[in-house]
Amino acid sequence: MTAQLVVAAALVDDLTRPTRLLAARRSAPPALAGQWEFPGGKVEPEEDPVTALRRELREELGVGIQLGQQIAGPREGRWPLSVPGLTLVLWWAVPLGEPRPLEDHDALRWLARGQLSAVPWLASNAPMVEAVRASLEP
Ligand SMILES: Nc1nc2c([nH]c(=O)n2[C@H]2C[C@H](O)[C@@H](COP(=O)(O)OP(=O)(O)OP(=O)(O)O)O2)c(=O)[nH]1
Repeated sequence: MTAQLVVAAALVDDLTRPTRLLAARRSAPPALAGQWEFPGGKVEPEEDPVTALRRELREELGVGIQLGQQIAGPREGRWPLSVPGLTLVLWWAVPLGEPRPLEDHDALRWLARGQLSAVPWLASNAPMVEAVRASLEP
């Protein structure tokens, strides 16, 4: 079985000297509601991953993005998720405009490096959050 791809963005204030990360609180499904994640979603069949990322962020947050580098995960650059068959590709990005929780989220928070553990992230996100922490400036 080919792993289905989830694309997501570590949205920050600046690609060169990032100091804050945008965390988004899921509103659904019930098993995931209340937990925090990087905004994004599943790539649709035949869709290019970057196109999917831009589409998801437009739908969920109402913003376009300045796209940065990928944040490489441990499995051929991807991040394993707890759901079997799903892997995630994560990019740095800066939102063009102020993100709003339009769809799939009921809260957004900009977190400084020292605040990254202040929200309950989805369990699979711990290593991704650590990778972001290593690059955020104090
Ligand atoms: N977007 C996102 N999904 C994550 C993260 N961490 C994590 O485990 N996931 C999981 C949660 C879901 O099982 C899956 C993403 O599915 P989704 O429900 O966001 O996808 P979608 O918006 O395209 O919605 P759908 O097609 O399933 O209705 O990946 C993360 O940081 N961001």
